[in-house]
This record gives sequence, C-alpha cells and structure tokens, in this order.
Amino acid sequence: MNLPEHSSVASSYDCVVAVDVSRQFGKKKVLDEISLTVKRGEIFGLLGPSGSGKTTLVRLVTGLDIPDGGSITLLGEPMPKLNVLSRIGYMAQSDALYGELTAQENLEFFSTLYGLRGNSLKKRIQEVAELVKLSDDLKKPVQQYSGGMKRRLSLAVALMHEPEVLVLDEPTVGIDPVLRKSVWNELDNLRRGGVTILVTTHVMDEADKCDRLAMLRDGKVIALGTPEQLKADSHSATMEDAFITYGGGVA
Ligand SMILES: Nc1ncnc2c1ncn2[C@@H]1O[C@H](COP(=O)(O)OP(=O)(O)OP(=O)(O)O)[C@@H](O)[C@H]1O
Repeated sequence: MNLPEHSSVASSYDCVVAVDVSRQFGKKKVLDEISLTVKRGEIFGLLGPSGSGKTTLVRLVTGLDIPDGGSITLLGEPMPKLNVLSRIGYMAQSDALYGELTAQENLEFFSTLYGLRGNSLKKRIQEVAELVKLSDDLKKPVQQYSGGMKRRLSLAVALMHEPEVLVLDEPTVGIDPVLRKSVWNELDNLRRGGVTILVTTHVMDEADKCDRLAMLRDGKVIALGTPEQLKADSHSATMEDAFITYGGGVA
C-alpha cells in the first residue's frame, strides 16, 4: 500500500509515522509540522545542515522528548511509550559511555538493562565487537578510546539487544573513511536482516546510501524521496547539488 506521507493511517509496513510534528524551544520553532513515514526494513536518512532539527526529530521518534503538536507512531505505538524502548536501539549524538569502565564492562552494563545475562551476553558481546571492529580493544578503559572508537562502541551498545529499529544520530562522526565504509556495510547487512534504520547525517555520500531520505531545512522537510528521485527531480548529478537546488544551502 502506498500511503501519502501526510496520512495518519499507519500501514503494517510503516515503522515510523510522523504527522504534522512541531517542536518549539522558547520562541524558536525547530520543527514545523513535519510529516514523514519510515517503512519497515528501509534505511531512511535525515539530511540537513547543523541546527535544521535532525536531532530534535529523532529524540521525538524515540520518545525522549514530546512534540508540541502532531503525533509520532513507532512500531504501531503512539510515542512516547515505555514498552517500545526494548525494540529500538538508539545511538545519541554524544556518546553516553562510562569512561572509567572498559568497553566490555560498558556493553555488559547496558545489556543487563535489557535482561541479557550469562553465556548469551558473552556471545553477543563478541558478535557486536566483531561487527564494529573492536574485538581487540574490549579490555581497554573507554577513556583511552579515540572519538571514532567511542562512536563504534556506542553503535555496539545500540545493537546489543538486536533491536527491530535502529535510530542513529550521526553515527560516523569522527570515524575514518575505511571504517565509515565498514559501518555502512554493516547497516546494509542489518537492513537485509529486516532491521529498520533511521539515520541522521550531513555527509552527502552517506545520504546516497539511504533507501529514502528527507532533506530538512529550518525545521521543514524541503524534499523527500530516494536519492535517485531527488537527484533526477532537481536535475542534479550529485546529492550535494540536489540539496543546494532544493534550498538546503551548505550542509
Ligand atoms: N533543549 C533545547 N533547548 C533549546 N534549544 C534547543 C534544544 N534542543 C535543540 N535546540 C535548538 O534547536 C535547533 C535544532 O537543533 P538540532 O540539534 O535538532 O539540530 P541538528 O539538525 O541535529 O543539528 P546538528 O547537525 O548540529 O546536530 C538548534 O537551533 C538548537 O539550538
């Protein structure tokens, strides 16, 4: 079923449905009646310059904040809803890790919050450490980690409980190009395994890797579609040109 973006009727293929979502801080309208739908099993990108409202929107999607207007439904549940949290993995923009603990201890700590214990916990730690290429550094205190290593560990934390939905706020900031590629390969594998991924970025080549994306500017969706559609509709050869043509300015 192909529902219009503004539809308030959620299809079973819809993972996130945002309808006329607004959020204001003081007098500043950060999100202005945003409507979009993330389908199950896709990588959906939120692309926009700094301050365009990407983090604000993903915080609303995860239920960490409440909109002033409109509604958000995640996995069929109106947000915020506590029992949906175990089904999502959220990687915030700043790493929420314990510096004095090792990476392994961080993974253990966050996983016990999801009820993972014993051998299955150990096995899962090995799996996610392998995925983010941190297997050899699990015993190091996180305060000795580089910025990129911390990003990868945060991604590992978000993956531990095998969530159906991953919400990633600029997951590759501070990660070198080779590892960035491997992180995106992993996101691709997860998507193939049926995980839905909502990711914010202002890196244009990452936008190109999304199945669909919304371009945000000043709290509004200025364009929405597949990278190919957005480039074709704006007669642009690159996402960067498309973004500028749609009025996004320099990301
Ligand atoms: N809790 C808050 N109180 C006041 N203003 C806020 C708050 N959270 C966000 N803002 C403001 O809302 C605007 C959008 O911020 P947001 O973090 O959503 O942007 P962003 O697109 O994620 O930016 P970046 O790419 O730099 O992370 C900014 O002007 C920011 O200062």
